Amino acid sequence: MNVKIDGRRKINSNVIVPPDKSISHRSIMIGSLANGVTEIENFLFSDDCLATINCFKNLSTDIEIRNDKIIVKGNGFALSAPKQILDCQNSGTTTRLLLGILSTQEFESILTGDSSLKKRPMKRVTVPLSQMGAEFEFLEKEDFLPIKVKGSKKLKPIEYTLPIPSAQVKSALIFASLKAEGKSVIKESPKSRDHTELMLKHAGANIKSWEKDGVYTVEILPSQISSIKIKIPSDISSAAFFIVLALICEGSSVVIENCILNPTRTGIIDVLKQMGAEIKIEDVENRNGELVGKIVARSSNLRGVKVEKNDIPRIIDEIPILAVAAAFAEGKTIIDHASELRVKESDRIKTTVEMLKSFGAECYELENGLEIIGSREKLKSAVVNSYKDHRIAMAASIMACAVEGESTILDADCVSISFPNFYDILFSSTKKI
Ligand SMILES: O=C(O)C1=C[C@@H](OP(=O)(O)O)[C@@H](O)[C@H](O)C1
Ligand SMILES: C=C(OP(=O)(O)O)C(=O)O
Repeated sequence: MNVKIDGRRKINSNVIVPPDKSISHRSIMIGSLANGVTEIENFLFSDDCLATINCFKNLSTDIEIRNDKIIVKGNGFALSAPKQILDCQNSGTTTRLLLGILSTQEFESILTGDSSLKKRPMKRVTVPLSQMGAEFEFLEKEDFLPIKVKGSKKLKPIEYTLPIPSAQVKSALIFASLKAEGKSVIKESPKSRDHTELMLKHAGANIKSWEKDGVYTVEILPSQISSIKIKIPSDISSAAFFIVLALICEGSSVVIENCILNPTRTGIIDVLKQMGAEIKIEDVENRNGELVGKIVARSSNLRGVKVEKNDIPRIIDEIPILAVAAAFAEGKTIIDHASELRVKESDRIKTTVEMLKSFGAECYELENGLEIIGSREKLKSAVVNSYKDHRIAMAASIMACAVEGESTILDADCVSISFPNFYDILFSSTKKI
């Protein structure tokens, strides 16, 4: 599906942003491993999260959708051998976290995914999980899906420092450590998103975590998990598109309520504020360890910024939309130390640069990042390739709203990976200036 957007639009409304993708995946996984019935409210029914549900159904977890809630009947880590190949579709989170969980199971399973996921590296999880005693076989190409995994009931605990901060790698190791024979210690610097730790603590697992001298440590003891009730907040990674829309379109403002404000996720707010964005955070509350609150943003004169290396993990999924904001800012923006972008759904350094250039922006690819020279006056409508990457499609759509003329976003249906009603909300909440 291609989407046409008639530009020079503005927004002046409340937007109901979809539920958080990271927390939605984890709610199904932790619910499946818990003893008892987990109730999930406000689950994200997007392609990635549906892939997680299907994998766990295939592992015999009883998952039922009842009046907008999801009911997961957990069997305390007693999963059953899948009858089919586990298809993780486009979802890196599903794959890597599942590899950690399946390391605790004695049966054999095969995981695969779509053509994009089959290009994403998996040794980052299989190497440490093998040290714990799980067995992996790459069935086509070393480091990539499809993978055969055979776990063990006698996993060794691990002491491991992540070479690159990653919530997916950390979470895979935490899940495996819950069933290891002793205490595991995982370290990373700087800290990546900690939803797994927070949700497992809430479910009674024996986990401690702390930060000291810039190093984040998680200590895990063998644990049982209790069932929980979860109400999932809105996803700040999805909210980011509407925040930037309000910032770059004249006479605009947006209000997003009930949004996740976990400090490992709010890098986009901090960097946009450094760029001069008028953003306010209000009504913050703590919901079982997760901060949730309201975001208000309005049109602002932005200036370029150099993004700090330590902020990269806190902003990793928001870099395509941050780059759009940078194209409307005055001066240069430098985003470096972001080599991880090369192994997302697309090579997001290349695809973000291509997308911005189609609109006439001045921007350059760096080895591990990108440089954007703000040039609001030069920007024009475009026909843009999304490279079937949801975050590129949405970032391009926001850019298309702000420039003059009609733009076309190619293969825009990929937004269903994380934000299925993105275009309904975009067209109903904006109007031509
Ligand atoms: O754990 C998660 O839910 C995620 C972790 C991040 O990936 P990495 O762990 O590879 O950095 C992020 O890019 C992804 O969208 C979601
Ligand atoms: C990278 C992403 O997700 P995943 O790694 O789960 O595919 C994303 O949503 O931008």
